[in-house]
Amino acid sequence: MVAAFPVFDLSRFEQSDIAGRKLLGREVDEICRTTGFLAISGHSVPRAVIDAAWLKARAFFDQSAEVKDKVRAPYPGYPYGYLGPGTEALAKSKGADTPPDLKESFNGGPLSVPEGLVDPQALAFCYAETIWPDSPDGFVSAWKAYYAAMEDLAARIMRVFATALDMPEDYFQPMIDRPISALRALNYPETDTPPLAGQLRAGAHTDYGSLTILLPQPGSGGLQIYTPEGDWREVPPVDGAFVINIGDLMALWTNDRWVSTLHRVVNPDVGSAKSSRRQSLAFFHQPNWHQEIACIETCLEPGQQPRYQPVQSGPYLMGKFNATVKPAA
Ligand SMILES: O=C(O)CCC(=O)C(=O)O
Ligand SMILES: [Fe+2]
Repeated sequence: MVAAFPVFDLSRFEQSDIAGRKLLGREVDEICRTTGFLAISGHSVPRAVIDAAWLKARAFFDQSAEVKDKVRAPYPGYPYGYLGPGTEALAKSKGADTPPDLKESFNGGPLSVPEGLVDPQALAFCYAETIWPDSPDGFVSAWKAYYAAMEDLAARIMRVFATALDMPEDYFQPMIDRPISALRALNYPETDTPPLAGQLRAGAHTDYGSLTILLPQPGSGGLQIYTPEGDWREVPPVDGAFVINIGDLMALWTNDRWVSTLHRVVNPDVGSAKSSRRQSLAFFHQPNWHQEIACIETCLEPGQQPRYQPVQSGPYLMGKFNATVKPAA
């Protein structure tokens, strides 16, 4: 029996008293123990902010390859700007050697560099400049407004997660007050030729960070998660809600009490009458560059040892990202 896709009302949590929050936290704990995918409603992100980012991203992708190439990431491993078709295979982050994903993306990083930050690796990677396009008009302001809204929403969801883990609600706050999150607009173009063997729109992978806030195209299919029962299940877009999933750092924090679930985006049927283009916006929330991620005490049973060595948020992310990009020819 497959449970319906869970929807969590964030406003209800935020308006509850402590006892109510604990109860709701338990629901989230249960979901994160099984699939780690849920929809968030009651998020209060203005419709206008969402629509503007969505439409500007769409208009960006609708431009010619020549125009988009002007903001192409300058070398493999540069995290921001336009990544054209053929540049990334997400399954490589899991060690699978597949052809590149059938997608293109535009990527942007933190909106500012924290004062006093001098770590050269951090400056060269996650604080590298986002290469902004000149067109369409209004792209940059719509992007930044959406990014800021996601940063705020992610911090609110981390409060829910802390509660679900029996920690003080603001437990994560000092670890995510200079987050190095990335926003990615994705476009999976319409296809009329069969894919290569093993080629998907997004190969099977887990996300790397603390949590991902995904906005899939309304009414679209293709996003699938690998269930504890061992089969692939569609994640339906939920009207007015974001899809949230936890990433690898949350699994590490919780000593695998919570699962960073394998997911992928599959190809539509070639030649189906329906337009098969698919768009999405994915916000990858990532703790502060220098933050050490180590097992949280409430996630260890008496006598149990942490399964993983602690990692540092920024270098960990950089290693994962570099594994997925096509090396220079
Ligand atoms: O486009 C989607 O719906 C999901 C993409 C995804 O999982 C990712 O880019 O990490
Ligand atoms: Fe993902």
